[in-house]
Amino acid sequence: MVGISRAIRACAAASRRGLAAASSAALPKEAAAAGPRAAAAAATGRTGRDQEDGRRVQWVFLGCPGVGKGTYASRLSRLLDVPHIATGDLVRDALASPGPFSKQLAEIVNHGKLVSDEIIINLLSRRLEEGEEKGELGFILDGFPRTIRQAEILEGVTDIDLVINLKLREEALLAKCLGRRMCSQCGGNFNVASIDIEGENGGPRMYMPPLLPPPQCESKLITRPDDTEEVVKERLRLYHDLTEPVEEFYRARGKLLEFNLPGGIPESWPKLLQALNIDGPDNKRSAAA
Ligand SMILES: Nc1ncnc2c1ncn2[C@@H]1O[C@H](COP(=O)(O)OP(=O)(O)O)[C@@H](O)[C@H]1O
Repeated sequence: MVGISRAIRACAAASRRGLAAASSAALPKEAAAAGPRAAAAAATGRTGRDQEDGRRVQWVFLGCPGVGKGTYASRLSRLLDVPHIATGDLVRDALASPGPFSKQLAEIVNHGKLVSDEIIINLLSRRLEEGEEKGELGFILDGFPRTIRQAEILEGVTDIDLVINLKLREEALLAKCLGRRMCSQCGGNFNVASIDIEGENGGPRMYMPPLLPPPQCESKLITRPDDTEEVVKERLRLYHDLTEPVEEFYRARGKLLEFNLPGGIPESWPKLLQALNIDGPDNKRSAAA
């Protein structure tokens, strides 16, 4: 883990100069041959708190806007005692600080576009650097990598153990983004959407109840400026064009664990833990939180 922040900057600079982004990002033959089963095996072996080299899990969450990456990544990070690093949050923090940089960022983010690799790598390296100083020993990344180039850079600087690809039916995604609310005081995330859709091909109905705020937050709810219908549709389009290929990047390396969300949190969380082979009384306690 030590030095990733420096390495990620160096690797990004090399890739800018047109060198192979990361020669070590070449496809390892064994992983490719092992296929998705290796990802499940990786999950099994990686949920122990500490690795041989003293580090903890280094996982990535992939999934469309609105799928719930933040929710599940933050629950898992508490359970596995590693930070949840969401590049969207890093961007929003940068947006909140006054000055020309935040104006430039707002132009991009509020139109649903991706910020440049340089900007995002700078923000991420800074966050990882702070973590290294504090002695953080692993991470769950959410929102990065979002392009093949970002995936190559990351693969070139550190070992990602597992990539969890969260999936939800397309018709639920827009409603989930439009229903997202945040408490401007405590920062809590909620969702006012109530999703109830027919089963596909005779499959079960999908019901996702709203995640309502407690009374003290009700009058302080805000909506993200990029959660309007037009902007969400653009973000979904970009996800399909630029981020979906990242799924294949990790699938080919035997690291991708696909997880179809069956419904809301109470239904999905225990099944996700099961898919990750995370079990035990401690985990059950956190799952109930
Ligand atoms: N890895 C990244 N590369 C480029 N832009 C990013 C990245 N991560 C976050 N962003 C910017 O921050 C915005 C919000 O990100 P995020 O909260 O992850 O959104 P979403 O809900 O769409 O997954 C994105 O629309 C994009 O402008």
